[in-house]
Amino acid sequence: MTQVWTTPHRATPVDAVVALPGSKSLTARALVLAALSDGPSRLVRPLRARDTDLMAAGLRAMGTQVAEDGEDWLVIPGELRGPAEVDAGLAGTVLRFLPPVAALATGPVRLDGDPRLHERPNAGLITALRDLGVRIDDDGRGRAPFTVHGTGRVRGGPVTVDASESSQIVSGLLLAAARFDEGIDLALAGGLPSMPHVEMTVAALREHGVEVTATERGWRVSPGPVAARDEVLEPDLSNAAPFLAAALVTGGRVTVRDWPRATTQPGGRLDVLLGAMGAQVTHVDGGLQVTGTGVIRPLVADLGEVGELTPVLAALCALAGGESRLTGIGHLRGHETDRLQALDEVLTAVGATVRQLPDGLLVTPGPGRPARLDSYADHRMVHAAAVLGLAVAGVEVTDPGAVSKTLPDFLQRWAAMLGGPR
Ligand SMILES: O=C(O)C1=C[C@@H](OP(=O)(O)O)[C@@H](O)[C@H](O)C1
Ligand SMILES: C=C(OP(=O)(O)O)C(=O)O
Repeated sequence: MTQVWTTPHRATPVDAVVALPGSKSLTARALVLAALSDGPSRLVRPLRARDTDLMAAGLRAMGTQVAEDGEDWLVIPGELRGPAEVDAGLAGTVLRFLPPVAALATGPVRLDGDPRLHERPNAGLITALRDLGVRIDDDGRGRAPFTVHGTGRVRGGPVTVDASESSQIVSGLLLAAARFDEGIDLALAGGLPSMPHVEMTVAALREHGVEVTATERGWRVSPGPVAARDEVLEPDLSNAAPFLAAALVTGGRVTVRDWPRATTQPGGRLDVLLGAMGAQVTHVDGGLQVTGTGVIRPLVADLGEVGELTPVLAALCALAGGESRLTGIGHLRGHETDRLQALDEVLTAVGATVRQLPDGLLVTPGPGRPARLDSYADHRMVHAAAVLGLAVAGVEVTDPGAVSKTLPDFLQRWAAMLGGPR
């Protein structure tokens, strides 16, 4: 892929219909549950991107068959075993979902990944697994690389978990818990970001016949079989964000096809969020249509439940008609990059004024100016730069290949949207 991407500038309204591949988060859960289930299953329209390919590879390394059948994945569970090496790349889902699976394997499973993965917070997961009876060798900070010494079974039972830095710690424990001897009775020690993603996990478990109950302080998963099931994956609604944002920025119209009627994906909140920023939003026959009105209103919102939408929304804030205040997103400092710092640098470079809060950002738009931006190895920072570039001429991004994490052909899709019907 090109080393520096000059993002397309667009003075006229966009008019496009966009179809997007499967959800990263739903595909990750479907793969893990298929590997833990009692029979083979077919995943239809899974996301094929770096994060989900690494999840499949990690499961294969531990004895699961994940085969391609056209665009589908066929998953045949096998006896989970080490020794194995898991490359988590930069994927939080692999980092937090596979250690509990590795604990059910016989033999050591070592997990490592990109340099930035070593910085991503994970102590809550390692501590919880140890409290559940699992032996793990780590760097003393609970971060990658580490080795899970699985014995083929996990005692499970009551455990108190610090998931204040990532909801994926809860999701990872819940996903594997039906296979623990005593299941799990998980109590949260503190706050929890990204609640819709935990609801997604609970829904996925129930669809697989697993008994999950909400308790006063968390969730209880009963021990028992995980029923195999075929699944058609929803499109990735977080990856819809930059495309829908293009309608606001250009005063145009973008429809994302196959928008689910009901969803646990945080991107399902884009109708309300983009509506609050001045778009007309309509659920049309099988899709979500966003029409820009020529006005972008500033946003004052707690994004703690939908953190992964922040980069694109913050880019819109830099183009809005006043100061925006985005809060509840301190945990974004542990994402692919420190996203609050990265957004501060990027939005400032294109002319906005940004103030970092401990848990968020204040963004005041300014006269746009050209800038060469970094991708920070973060797919969503490339999406944000693309949105800025529509309005500000001369926006470039180095290393745009970071988009491979969840949407490898983002640049082509972006060009196709801009070249779409007028
Ligand atoms: O469970 C998941 O699939 C995810 C949960 C969230 O993680 P955090 O709670 O760490 O933000 C989200 O940001 C990430 O992109 C995907
Ligand atoms: C935070 C994200 O990814 P990860 O699953 O690696 O945490 C993201 O995709 O915005």
